[in-house]
Amino acid sequence: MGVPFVKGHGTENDFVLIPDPDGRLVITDAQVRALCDRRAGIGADGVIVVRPAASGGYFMDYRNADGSLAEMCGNGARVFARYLVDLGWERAGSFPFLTRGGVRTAELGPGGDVSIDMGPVRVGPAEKAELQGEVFAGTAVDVGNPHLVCLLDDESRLAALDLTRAPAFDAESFPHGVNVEFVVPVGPDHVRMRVFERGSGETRSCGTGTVAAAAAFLRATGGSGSRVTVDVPGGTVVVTFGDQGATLTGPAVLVASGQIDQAFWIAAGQP
Ligand SMILES: N[C@@H](CCC[C@H](N)C(=O)O)C(=O)O
Repeated sequence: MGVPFVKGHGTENDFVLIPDPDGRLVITDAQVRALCDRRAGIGADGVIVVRPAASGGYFMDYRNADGSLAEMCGNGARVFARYLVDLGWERAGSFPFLTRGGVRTAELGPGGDVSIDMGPVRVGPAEKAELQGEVFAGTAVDVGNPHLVCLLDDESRLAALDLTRAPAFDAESFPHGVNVEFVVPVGPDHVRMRVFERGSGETRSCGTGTVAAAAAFLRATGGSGSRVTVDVPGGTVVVTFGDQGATLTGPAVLVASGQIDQAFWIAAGQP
């Protein structure tokens, strides 16, 4: 028997989910990289192991495509919540779950969009990113995981960015790396974004990145609004801000389920 999996995505930020109801599955960085490989594996931006949490409920054990751990994944959290409800492990409505960044709450019906309480968002100091020899002014934003949001003024500049390579950043400011978002306003409470994710490269969407982008945009424009629509290459999400922090709302799609071949799994785990 192989290892069961489900493939899903949120605005085309895609994940391999692996249920681990006993909390015993050991998964190596190399196995994550093999699964995420778009030619030799299933293909994904990250892997989510669905484990029981010691405190009750479930733990979203998220890993980037290169095997590195991340504190939080907003799109992954929506897919994780949809998976728990479809499996009958949680009931539709509202329920808490655990991430490395702390406890979050999901809210969803039997179908449709999923909302995740993303916790507090901290807009930090001015920073810089460098790409193709060009320096972009940006802002550090902490959404549980680190972000560097660079606001641009022109959609054609956003489209022209070459994100096949990682933008450079100040390693002293971001000792654990950073997700870099490039953002263009397209309306009073509406932005468009591309992202280079730490540990995964350019992705079609990044949920925590959309929250960081919305927060940096509101700070920069002095916007009094509390709701920002964020277009990403893979779709659209909505970020709202309240007293307790941000909420991210968007689609979560389960695409396929199957078994990871045992021989593939064992070979991927070899040093
Ligand atoms: N795609 C995710 C973010 C995943 C983690 C990120 N790459 C990091 O290392 O912090 C999202 O939807 O938030």
